[in-house]
Amino acid sequence: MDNIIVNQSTASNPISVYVPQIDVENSKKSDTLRASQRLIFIVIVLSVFIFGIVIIRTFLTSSAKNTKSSLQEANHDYLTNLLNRRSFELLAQQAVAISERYKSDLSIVSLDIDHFKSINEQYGQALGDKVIQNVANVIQKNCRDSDSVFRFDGEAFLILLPQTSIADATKFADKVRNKIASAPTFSDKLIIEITVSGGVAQWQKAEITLESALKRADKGLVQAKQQGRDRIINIS
Ligand SMILES: Nc1nc2c(ncn2[C@@H]2O[C@H](COP(=O)(O)OP(=O)(O)OP(=O)(O)O)[C@@H](O)[C@H]2O)c(=O)[nH]1
Repeated sequence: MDNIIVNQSTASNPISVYVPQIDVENSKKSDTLRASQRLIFIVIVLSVFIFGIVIIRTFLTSSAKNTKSSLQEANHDYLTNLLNRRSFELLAQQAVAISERYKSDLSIVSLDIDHFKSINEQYGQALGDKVIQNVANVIQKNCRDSDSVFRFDGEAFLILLPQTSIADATKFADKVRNKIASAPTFSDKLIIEITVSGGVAQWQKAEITLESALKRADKGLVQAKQQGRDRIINIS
């Protein structure tokens, strides 16, 4: 509110009434100034808020990615990206429990690349690795989504086949063997043809774990190697 000030005059000083002028111009200016200050404040607060959200989101996304990639590393083989031994121990036990619960079949295939040592010696470790990766791809491509393929280390692979009898698992293993034989590894001018041998076994209802079935599959694999390689042998 503007005040009106009245000054009492003396003789030499006529009465003068001083009414301060309401500085409409200035008042308007300061209103505009305050409005723009408020606007700037709101813009700053909003920017800080949005920036904060972006930072938190980035942090959460990157930590989710890190968790995902460490889980991937913990459960997969670095060379082929197949499941590793740790995954096998978890999934084998689970597969046995499911087969027991639903009274369903469960088979296991053990595959091994033939004469792999000489491939390494002849062409070098890097090309040996490429052969392993090629075999892993062929196996993976020929499996069902419900099957699990593992590589622990070396040139051997395990395949877990739920709801599959030993007869069907043997047919499957033989199909994979054929596919591998007709999928050489190419490198520059080299064409490396490879074969695999395999053993097949079925989990039996009285067995608490998959260990005995795994031993039978390995026994089949050893027999396949002894009988000349490039073949599949099942052990009941
Ligand atoms: N390049 C490469 N070689 C590997 C890897 N792991 C194991 N090896 C090699 O694989 C070879 C396996 O040789 P062996 O066990 O004698 O078997 P093989 O030569 O395939 O002979 P058979 O199985 O009897 O047909 C060894 O030379 C290992 O060093 C790997 O990750 N990469």
